[in-house]
Parts: sequence; C-alpha cells; structure tokens
Amino acid sequence: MREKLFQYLGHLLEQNLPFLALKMAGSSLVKVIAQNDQKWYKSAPDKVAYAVFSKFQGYENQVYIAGEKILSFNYEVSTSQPKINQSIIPEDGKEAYLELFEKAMLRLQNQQLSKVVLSRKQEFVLNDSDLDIFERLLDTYPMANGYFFFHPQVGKWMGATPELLLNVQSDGLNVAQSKMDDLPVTVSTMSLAGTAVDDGSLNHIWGDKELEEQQLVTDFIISQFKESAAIDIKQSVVETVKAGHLLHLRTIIKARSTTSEIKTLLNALHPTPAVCGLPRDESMGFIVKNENYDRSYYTGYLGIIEGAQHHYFVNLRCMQLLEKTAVIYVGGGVTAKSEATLEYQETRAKLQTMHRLL
Ligand SMILES: C=C(O[C@H]1C=CC=C(C(=O)O)[C@@H]1O)C(=O)O
Repeated sequence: MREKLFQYLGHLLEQNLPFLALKMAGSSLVKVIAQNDQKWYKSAPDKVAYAVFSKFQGYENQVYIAGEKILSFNYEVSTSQPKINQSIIPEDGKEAYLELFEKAMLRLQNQQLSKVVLSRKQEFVLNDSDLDIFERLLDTYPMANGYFFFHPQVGKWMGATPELLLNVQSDGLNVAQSKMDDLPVTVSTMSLAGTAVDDGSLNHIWGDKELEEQQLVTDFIISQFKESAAIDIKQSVVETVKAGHLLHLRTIIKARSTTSEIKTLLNALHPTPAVCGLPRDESMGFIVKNENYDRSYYTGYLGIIEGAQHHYFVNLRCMQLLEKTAVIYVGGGVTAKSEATLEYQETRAKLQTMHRLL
C-alpha cells in the first residue's frame, strides 16, 4: 500500500491536482482528499467531504479542497530506522529574533500582553524529492499528525503537527444522517504549550514559565468553549507528551455542542494562545507589526471534514516546499518570565523536527 500511496500522490502532483494527504497521530491510514480539477475553492464546497488549509491570519486565502476523490491507504510505519539528517543547523536570524524578543518583553513587562508567540523562518536546500521527504516524515513521526498539502496556486506544505485544534464526532450517527444541521456532537481540543528537549528521563520537571503559559492556553480554551455555548465541558489532568525529540505540556478538553455551532467554535478557538498570545487581538497586532515576515499558513490550520466528523490540526512543525529549498517555520510562547537565549534555542530545537527529514 505504501508504494500505491506514493504512486498516487506522484500522479496528482504530475497532473497539478490539489490534494491533502493526512495520517492522523497513531493511525495506520493515510487519507487523501483530492480534486479532479485545479479550481481554488475559497469557501466550503458543496460536498459531504472536503479538506481545508487556512492561514494564520485572515480568511481571504482559505483553501478548500473538494472531496472529488477520497482514498485511504494502509500505511505500516517502516520498522527500519529512517535516514535522519544530522547536520548542524546554521545560525540564521538570531539577531532579528533577539530584537523581536526585546520589543515583546517591553509589552510583557508593562502588562499590555501576558503571553505572545514569537516566530521566525529559516530556509534550507532540498536534496530529495518531496515524496521521499514525506515518506520519511510518516516513518519518523508516527505519533504526529503528518500531512502533505498541494495546490497549484498556493504551493506545497508538509508537516508533523502534535496539536489538535478541534475534533468533532457525531454522537453515534452515521455520515449520511449527518447532513442535517443541529446534530449533537462531541467536540475535543487540546491545550498544548511549554517545550523541553526530551532527554529520555521519564519525569521532566517543568518550570513555572512553562506551567503558567500552558495554563493560560487551557483557561482561554475553556472560556471560549463557554462563550460558544458548548456544554458538559471537561478537562484532563495536565500531562507531559512527546512530540518527536521534544516534550510538551498537554490538557485535553472535551465538551458537547451541535453541528451548527462548529464554525463558531473553530473561530472562537483559532488562533489560540499556543500560536498567538493573550490578549488575543493585542498579540495578533504585535505579531503582524513586529515579526517582519508573513507567517502564511504556519500557525494556521488544516483539516478534513466528512459529514459531521471534523478533524482540524494547528499547522506546526511544518515547512513550505519550494523548487529547490524548504522554508521551515518555528515559534514559541514568550511571557515576562522568559529568557531571550533560551527562547531562541527553543526555536532552534523546533527547527530540527523538519530539518531531520531534509
Ligand atoms: C508555536 C509552536 O509551538 C507551540 C506548540 C507547543 C509548544 C509551544 C511552546 O512551548 O511555545 C508553542 O505554543 C511551534 O512549534 O512553532
């Protein structure tokens, strides 16, 4: 099935046909939603199934892929260790990052902001084909949500994101019935923040900065759920989870809602303080004015919608594939307790997730 998947994706690329291929965390299926033509749908197509690829900011460049061809491929993760690029990542953009950090720190110290996510990008030469890289991505990160997105007018993106934005499951109804509005559904999301490099010790001790920044995300999600009329809101304990060579703090949050409220919920959640900051509008303003580059689809979201089943993920640990280079996007949450060089090192550690595949 592995060969069939790559043959099929190769065919779609050759024909310039838009697709989203997604393997959800821990699953052994790669789902491919593809179109029969090159049309760019900027709003949800009139199909039971479709995919979405959304920017961090603004909705005018939203990409929907009509589910004209929907295929699932069994994917057994390779038992042999995939090749990993271990070359050292050159320093690039450190000064600009530190300058940005200083500006953010002024706003954090005078309490205009309580958290802001600062990001940057770095470009690397490509030595392999896109499909070879995607195969390595799926084998290297079986517990991530691995995806490959292509649209001839938008480009190619790939990632292995650990972060669920919103999962919607209809309460025991099948897809055909789920065309109806107002079905009761179970919604879940996660508060994911705080980063450490995994040193193999099972019990990482987190600092106050990480515990607080993750709590801010949890509180934000719960308050947005409440405002969006979700009921039965429940949260898990805070856990330490692995994402490749990194560790994060995570809380799972579940609630009940209705299908007609999904769009409201999605807009209420995105962008969470895991990718933007708090207060949200002020952080967004700070990012847009000061980051000095366009995040584009990084920290936006991607998703697959099939009737009343929706799966949306935050577009993190990702890269944009150009003709001869890959642009990797990384960021991290900064609070008044942050230290500049540690935050910069964190962005370097996050670069490795994609860099290892190149
Ligand atoms: C913004 C990113 O990560 C987010 C998700 C988990 C942990 C994060 C952190 O520790 O700052 C970030 O909020 C990124 O990977 O580019």
